[in-house]
Amino acid sequence: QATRVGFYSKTCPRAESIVRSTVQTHFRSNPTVAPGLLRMHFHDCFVQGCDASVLIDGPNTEKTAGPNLGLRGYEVIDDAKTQLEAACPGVVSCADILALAARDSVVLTNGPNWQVPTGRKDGRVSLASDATNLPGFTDSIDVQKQKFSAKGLNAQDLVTLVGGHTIGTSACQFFRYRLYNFTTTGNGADPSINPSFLPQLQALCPQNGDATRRVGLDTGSENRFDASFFSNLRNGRGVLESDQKLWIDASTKTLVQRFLGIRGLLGLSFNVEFGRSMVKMSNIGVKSGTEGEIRKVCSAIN
Ligand code: HEM
Ligand SMILES: [Ca+2]
Ligand SMILES: [Ca+2]
Repeated sequence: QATRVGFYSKTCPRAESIVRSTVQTHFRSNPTVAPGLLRMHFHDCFVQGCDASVLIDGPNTEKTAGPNLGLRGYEVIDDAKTQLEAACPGVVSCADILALAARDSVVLTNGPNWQVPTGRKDGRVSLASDATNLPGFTDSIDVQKQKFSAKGLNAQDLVTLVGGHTIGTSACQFFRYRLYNFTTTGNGADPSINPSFLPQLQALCPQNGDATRRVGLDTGSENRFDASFFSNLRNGRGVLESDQKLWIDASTKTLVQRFLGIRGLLGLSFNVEFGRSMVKMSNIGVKSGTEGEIRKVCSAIN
């Protein structure tokens, strides 16, 4: 493996604490950066590996691809990079800053802490067309599993990592189709939505209302990193179609149940597994040595 814990302990001993305090400062004035940075790291790792390709500015870069239009927190990475270049010029990669910031974001929302192996290089390629690797919110469980397995992640990693939806929000545009005219029978809504939850979601996202309005992915606990997301799935209160399907498909349902500590099943600790699966995800396609570079500015290749 190309990465290791403490990669900067000699070359830039303050690297991790600089990232942490930068994320903290931004989080205090704008808590939405926490889910933003967690999601950004995921979107980075699934396209060209964890190499900060998602941060590159320009026409037809990953940033411009549909699934990445809602990403937030770029300013946090830029801020940390500026401070790191002052402290240790040319040493800390943008890919590592993003991996560390994702972990720090989970800690700030009361989630688990874990050691992040570092030593990633930054990539030189960023193409909008590569973003098709990313899972979509209408994907079946089979397709979700395939997309994760193509990155070396199994079904347990899938359920665990999608549990990242325990924090953050979605725009109405990504789930409103489930609330109206989804079926031609019944009340027209996706039948997997709990009937008592449906009017709640409809009130938040009226049929002809603002498609960019944001709604918590983990109703009642969108600012806290906890296992509540999984109880919401059990109760038919998943917001995204792809999330609710984790409870419909038998293979992933068992994993959700294990996170919920259902009697008779081997329990899984969401906190412990999340750290483990994040380390796996953050090692996807890591570039080392001459394969990449240490960018001077995170939004542009050198
Ligand atoms: C099947 C896989 C996944 C699908 C289909 C999916 C889809 C989505 C969608 C549609 C949104 C709303 C985006 C918006 O409104 O701009 C979202 C938000 C989010 N996703 Fe995922 N996601 C998946 C997996 C993951 C994973 C693995 C993580 C992290 C480990 C993650 C973390 C997040 C976070 C934190 C948010 C909230 C972002 C914010 O509030 O700014 N997602 N996801
Ligand atoms: Ca990448
Ligand atoms: Ca939560």
